[in-house]
Amino acid sequence: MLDIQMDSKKTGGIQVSHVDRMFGKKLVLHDISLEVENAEIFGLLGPSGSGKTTLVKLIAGIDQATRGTIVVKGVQMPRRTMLQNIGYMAQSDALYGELTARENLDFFASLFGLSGKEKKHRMEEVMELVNLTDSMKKLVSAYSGGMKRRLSLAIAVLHRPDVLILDEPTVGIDPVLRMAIWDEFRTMSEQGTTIIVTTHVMDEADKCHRLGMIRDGRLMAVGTPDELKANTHSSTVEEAFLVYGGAQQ
Ligand SMILES: Nc1ncnc2c1ncn2[C@@H]1O[C@H](COP(=O)(O)OP(=O)(O)OP(=O)(O)O)[C@@H](O)[C@H]1O
Repeated sequence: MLDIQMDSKKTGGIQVSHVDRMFGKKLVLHDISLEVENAEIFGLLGPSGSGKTTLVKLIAGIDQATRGTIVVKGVQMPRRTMLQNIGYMAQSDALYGELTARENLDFFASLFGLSGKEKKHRMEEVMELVNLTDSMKKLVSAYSGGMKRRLSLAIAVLHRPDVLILDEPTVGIDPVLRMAIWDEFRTMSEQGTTIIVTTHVMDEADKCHRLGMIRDGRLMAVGTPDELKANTHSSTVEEAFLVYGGAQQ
């Protein structure tokens, strides 16, 4: 274990090694091994129920593997201290409806150790990113579904985490803003942020540096979008996905 930790400290990134996750007697993830490089945008694709959320929760350290190890930036997960380094956006929004957006941001910013001018500046910056500046003072209970997603995203990036883990971040977000958000992911990646994102949206999958295709809790293939297309003689990621997802063989 020590060797793995030292190696990954050198290389950074994320190493998932022989991970199983069982719920009761049900094996939901089966022997997953995967490496995500530092500053990479890694997309996880798979049919509904294939295990994507389960896997990203393990990487974020919110849940624990039944077998195998996960190392993030040289630290074996789960580890409480890593919460500072990881931004996690869940599929369902974890927001306080009875508070305004500003109060929600303020709460999470304080939790992450931001204060004073830096906190205020960063709160404004992330709200601009998700185009919610005008709704800062609005109660979150009065937000639409898409607005809640955007606020959740703003909170996930608030503390400038080294690793960003996003579970279907752009559901309910219109195409124009989605494009702007993906531009920002690219910029963050260029600045060194490692990003793992689950998605069902194929044009988003194409924007990832590499993709992992999951089916029935097994990692069926890993590669760049072009590699996956070439390996399956497909012209689109969607076609490749259908091959690896089991709809065509
Ligand atoms: N806490 C739990 N207890 C029991 N079964 C669970 C639990 N969490 C997830 N599962 C099961 O694990 C499997 C994988 O679920 P998961 O949410 O990881 O899939 P997913 O690929 O993220 O699906 P979707 O794309 O619909 O979000 C499903 O069969 C689900 O019912």
